[in-house]
Amino acid sequence: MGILEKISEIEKEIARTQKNKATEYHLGLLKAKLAKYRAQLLEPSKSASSKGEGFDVMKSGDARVALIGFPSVGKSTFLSLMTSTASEAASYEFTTLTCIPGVIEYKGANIQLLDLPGIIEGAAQGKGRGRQVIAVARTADVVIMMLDATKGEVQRSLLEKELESVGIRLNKHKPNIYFKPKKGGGISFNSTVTLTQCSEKLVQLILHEYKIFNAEVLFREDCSPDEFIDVIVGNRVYMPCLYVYNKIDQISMEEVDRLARKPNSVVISCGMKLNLDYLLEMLWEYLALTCIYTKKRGQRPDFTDAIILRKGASVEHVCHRIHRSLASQFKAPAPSTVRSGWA
Ligand SMILES: Nc1nc2c(ncn2[C@@H]2O[C@H](COP(=O)(O)OP(=O)(O)OP(=O)(O)O)[C@@H](O)[C@H]2O)c(=O)[nH]1
Ligand SMILES: [K+]
Ligand SMILES: [Mg+2]
Repeated sequence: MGILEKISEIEKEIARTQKNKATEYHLGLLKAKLAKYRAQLLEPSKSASSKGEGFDVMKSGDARVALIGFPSVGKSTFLSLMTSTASEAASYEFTTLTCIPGVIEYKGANIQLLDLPGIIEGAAQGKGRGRQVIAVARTADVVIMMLDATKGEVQRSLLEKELESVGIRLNKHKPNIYFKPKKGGGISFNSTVTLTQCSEKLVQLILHEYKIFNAEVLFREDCSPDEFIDVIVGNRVYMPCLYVYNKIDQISMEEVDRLARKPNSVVISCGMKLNLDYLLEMLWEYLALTCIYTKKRGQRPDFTDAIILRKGASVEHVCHRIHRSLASQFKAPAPSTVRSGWA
């Protein structure tokens, strides 16, 4: 039996045990066991088998959004509000121990929303269930970083650091650097723009550090050394992130105003259902999904049934959504990207 099942068994037993003098010790023992198992769950995983417990949720729908945040900021309350899934919410920390998926239906799209355990400082090194949570975050199309508006900004920078340390880049695009390791010929370095943060010498030093002595490098953008390193190392995920400040019912209007003006930020109250529509609008924008409506010749498009695709999707992608064999029946190769108002 896995730890999660044990926890659920104990919780069930506690629920069906009547509270009285005679059951006092039994209940106490159950609660102690429960605490022990919860603590075990929050320990860094040593064996590979416990690594993904409860976290292997299938990707479904048109896009995936992961809820990342400290314990008790209101992630589960949010999931229960926005989807038909109920996720247990409570005032104690680490209420949520697994990944709980729900679906937001918006503009004809099904957006998978993932409620996750709270993460804390040191998460990337495996503290708490941090590593599993971050692994799930990497698979998302957008991260919602949920923050408690009553707490300071330190939570935000701590979480950013944790995600940064595992190669997740928030609200940044992939550096526009062409990099190709070669078999010989040394390092050829070029740039199409004036570089203020990197030089040929620095680029060479960095490459040598990575034991790369032959490569072609072309900077098409004034990138920093860190960005260049990201390109060499690869395996980075560039992900849009919405900072959502919850519990604004607990702070002053001035403070709400200050937080709302921050870049990539939305202020909400799950408790009082404030500003949730606006959050959905923002989320939609960050997901950058495209709705494509098909129509029969001479008829109006069916606006109730959209094909939902990522920004930058090709006509071929659209064809595949309609039927597997459609694209191969085209006489000429399809244009590479979908232009708005075209398909
Ligand atoms: N005042 C106020 N309380 C809220 C709001 N949203 C959630 N809460 C409360 O905050 C507490 C924690 O909520 P949860 O949804 O369990 O938080 P969580 O982030 O899922 O917590 P963990 O699963 O433990 O990481 C609960 O007592 C909620 O009722 C809000 O907008 N305002
Ligand atoms: K909680
Ligand atoms: Mg929760």
